[in-house]
Amino acid sequence: MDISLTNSRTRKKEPFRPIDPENVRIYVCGPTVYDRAHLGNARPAIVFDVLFRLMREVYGADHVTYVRNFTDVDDKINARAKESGRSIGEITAETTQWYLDDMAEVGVMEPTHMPRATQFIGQMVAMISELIEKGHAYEAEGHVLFAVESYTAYGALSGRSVDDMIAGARVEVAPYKRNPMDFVLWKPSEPDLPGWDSPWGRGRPGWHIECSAMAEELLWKTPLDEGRLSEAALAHPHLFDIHGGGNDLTFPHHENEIAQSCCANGVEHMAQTWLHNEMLQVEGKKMSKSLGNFFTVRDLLDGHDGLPGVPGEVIRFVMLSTHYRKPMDWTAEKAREAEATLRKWRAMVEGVEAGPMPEGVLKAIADDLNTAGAIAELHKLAGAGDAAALKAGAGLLGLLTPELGDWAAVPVDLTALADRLAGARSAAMESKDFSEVDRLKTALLAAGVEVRMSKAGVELLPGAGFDAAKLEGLR
Ligand SMILES: Nc1ncnc2c1ncn2[C@@H]1O[C@H](COP(=O)(O)OP(=O)(O)OP(=O)(O)O)[C@@H](O)[C@H]1O
Ligand SMILES: [Zn+2]
Repeated sequence: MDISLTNSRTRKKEPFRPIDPENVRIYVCGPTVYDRAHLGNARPAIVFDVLFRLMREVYGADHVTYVRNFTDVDDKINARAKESGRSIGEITAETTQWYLDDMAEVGVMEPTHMPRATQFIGQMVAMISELIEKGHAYEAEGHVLFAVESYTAYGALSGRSVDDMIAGARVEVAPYKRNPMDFVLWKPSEPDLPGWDSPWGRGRPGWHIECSAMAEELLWKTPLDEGRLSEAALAHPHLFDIHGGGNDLTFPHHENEIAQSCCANGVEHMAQTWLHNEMLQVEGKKMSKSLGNFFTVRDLLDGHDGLPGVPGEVIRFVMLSTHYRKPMDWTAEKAREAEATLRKWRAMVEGVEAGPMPEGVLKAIADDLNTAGAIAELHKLAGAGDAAALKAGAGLLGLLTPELGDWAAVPVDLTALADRLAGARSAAMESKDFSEVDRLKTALLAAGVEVRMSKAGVELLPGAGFDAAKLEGLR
């Protein structure tokens, strides 16, 4: 199966050729753990989960290494601890678990490795030392800074020159910086803040070096030590295959990751392919904590502000209905449609064994993760009544899986109700009194059941907003 991906580094859709098909290596920037994930944060988690599933399908489940980190040392975390009076460790542990629980509920598989930055400080210090030795970084007033002028390719990913950046960005001007674009690799830590001993005194890492160090350790050094890097991989000018994240991270975060990783390792590129998801928006603006225009995944799952909860599978379906490179909005209407579709599909595949992977679905996902196209294929399969193919194809999107299943189980016997309605209709044909038929229909519709009456019989399908409790009176 040919996979093609839109590589933000080359700005082209390209055929994807793994460096080593025996071990496809992927890194995605994970969350900074100081607060509940908002719905926007779930987008990269879900999108790259589909990428992970695709790679496992094509190259084999044991031939993909997927790393998604937790940033558990960061100024935002320190600030949260200070204002809440709680310890940093308590906050990061709690938030990390929340994230894992929330993502599991929207069907995100656990990556192969989920490194926490604080466990890789040694690797960060080593990498910074290497950058200093090679003339790409310098120490000034207890800080270590990356010298952007030492790396001619700086800015290539986002397509800007250092001069443009200085003109366009609000950069932190500090007297100890040689160039205003130079960024922090290490900074001194106050006694009441987390800090580690280093050649530059007690301090803590900058955010960008965290990802470079974790990616290098888990996708390059460890496999190298364990003899798991092929000749081809060793000779390759890239450290690993795919680096992903939201497009809000392209500059400066990813630009800085590239500078650090390429200069420390003397390679041409950090990752062969860079993938960036577009933003989940609210009225045209990025959903973000700083703008305050967000709702959390947990609120959505559990219900909030008087709104009922939305099943995780519905959230996932809505998310995958839009291509990852397009901005998208969350709307209640999309959720209603997704819920109705999933209920129908769940009823169809109940007790059915998944068949072979349907070509159309796999092709769509392999075509730059065209998840919307894959969903269109699933609609075709459902329309044709091919439940086995529907189940297999949906599985590649992480839909109709057993883990996500409970919500759609229908706790009342709709078949019995359908029989009752059919009986009432026959009786009404004779008596010309349709009041019982109307009463049943009204109650069913009010409970979110779709009623289909034809000559052939009566069919009842749980629709969007189906609420079994409302059928209480009919039992
Ligand atoms: N609105 C959004 N839509 C899609 N992805 C997003 C959105 N906001 C953040 N992300 C992505 O979520 C992941 C986790 O990022 P992180 O925890 O740093 O969130 P954040 O950027 O601090 O959130 P915020 O911007 O709300 O402060 C990153 O890959 C980031 O690109
Ligand atoms: Zn990162």
